[in-house]
Amino acid sequence: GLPRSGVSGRRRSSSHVRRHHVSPRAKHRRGICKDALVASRNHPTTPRIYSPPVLAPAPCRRAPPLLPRPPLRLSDTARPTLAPPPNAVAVAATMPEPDDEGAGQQQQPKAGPALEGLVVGSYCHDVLLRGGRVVGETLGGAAAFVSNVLDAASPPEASFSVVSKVGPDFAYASAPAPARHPPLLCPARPTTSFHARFSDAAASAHAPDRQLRRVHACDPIYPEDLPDRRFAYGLAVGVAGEVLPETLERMIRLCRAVLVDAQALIRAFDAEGDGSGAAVRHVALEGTPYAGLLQRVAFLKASSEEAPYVGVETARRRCCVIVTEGRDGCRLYWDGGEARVAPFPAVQVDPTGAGDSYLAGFAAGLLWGLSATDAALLGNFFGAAAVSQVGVPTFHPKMLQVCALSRHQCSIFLFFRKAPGGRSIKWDAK
Ligand SMILES: Nc1ncnc2c1ncn2[C@@H]1O[C@H](COP(=O)(O)OP(=O)(O)OP(=O)(O)O)[C@@H](O)[C@H]1O
Ligand SMILES: O[C@H]1[C@H](O)[C@@H](O)[C@H](O)[C@@H](O)[C@H]1O
Repeated sequence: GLPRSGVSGRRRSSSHVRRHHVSPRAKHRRGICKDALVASRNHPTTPRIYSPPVLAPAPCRRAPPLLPRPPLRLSDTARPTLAPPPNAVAVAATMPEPDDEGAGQQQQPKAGPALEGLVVGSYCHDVLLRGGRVVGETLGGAAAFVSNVLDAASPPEASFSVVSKVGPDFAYASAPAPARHPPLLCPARPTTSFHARFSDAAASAHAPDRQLRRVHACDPIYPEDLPDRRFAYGLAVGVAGEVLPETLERMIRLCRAVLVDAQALIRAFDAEGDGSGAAVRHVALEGTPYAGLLQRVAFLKASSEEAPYVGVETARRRCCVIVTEGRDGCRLYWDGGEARVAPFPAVQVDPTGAGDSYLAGFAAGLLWGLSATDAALLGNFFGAAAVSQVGVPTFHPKMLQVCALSRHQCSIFLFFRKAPGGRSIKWDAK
């Protein structure tokens, strides 16, 4: 098998890989239902379409875990980073850091729980408008969508902390995500809020289907707002420029692997004139202070609309770049290769939060020890789930049951059974 990558800090032993290369008949005899995973390990390094695996019969009770426990260790000496290529194993190479030389003099942050994640980005208020009329008001902010998916799909032992800021007007404190992961309160600022104006014309797969305006902005998130301990992984998921460059840098120092949503880096907000808020536009990543941090980031996710501003060809030499393509799924680009990962079909009712949910599904996949391309499939699954509902999606209890069913990695593959060969996702299609 080819090496793989994940939010994991060690190379899989060849004996582990060999263990999975048993003949289909032998697997059947042993009641091991992991054909899909075995097949997915053999990704060629050339670009190709990666389709949802067709699964063998349901796992039997005696089936051993598909993978060993996610091999994440927060090393106190070396700080492992992820090797970007989706088929490459996570390497334990130490990334040189500007202040590593002075590490002896500085007090190092303490390690947190082994699989703990750090999500940084503010919750917000989303107002959806069509034809000038308000058609929905919902909780928004990538942190809300991300928490929702991580709560549902991370391994049970993988907790996470959310650093988010809201004002006293925050209307969704009792919604599941903020209730479980409370934001910091900024008494003197309003909650960040966006107006999303949808056009009545049917949007093409890649054309922007909404015009976003930022109506209010809460305080930025400063480095000192982050907890002073080490994390297994971090998700930088700002929506209104609240993840400052120095905050992202602090995340990189605290977290073994950082996944970044490009929208946190490249959004600019035009001066507010008529009180209708600031139009959201994009700037080239290369011209921002974030560009210099890219080579210390593991994965950078951009939508196809954002991709030209990210500069995929340059960025892929520094980290693994994921470009989400709406109903067409996504592509992964790394230095020397790329892969397309097929989508799950969905009936789109609200595109908001698709990218956020995708990224969280992807991160959850890595936490389960999946390769990046397999994790991307899980990302596609949650992206499709997000567009099928208005606002932060509620997952069908059956799906949550699937999540809770088992503490081993087989459960991830049960998700894929819901859309083998491209059938509808039953639990959320309207
Ligand atoms: N109509 C759709 N059908 C199926 N899957 C979809 C659809 N739209 C989005 N997805 C899934 O969600 C992922 C992210 O979607 P998209 O590329 O639209 O992100 P985005 O533009 O960042 O979304 P948003 O800004 O609305 O959160 C896609 O890669 C895909 O997996
Ligand atoms: O709630 C949404 C969501 O988080 C989107 O990803 C983001 O693009 C919007 O700015 C925000 O209002």
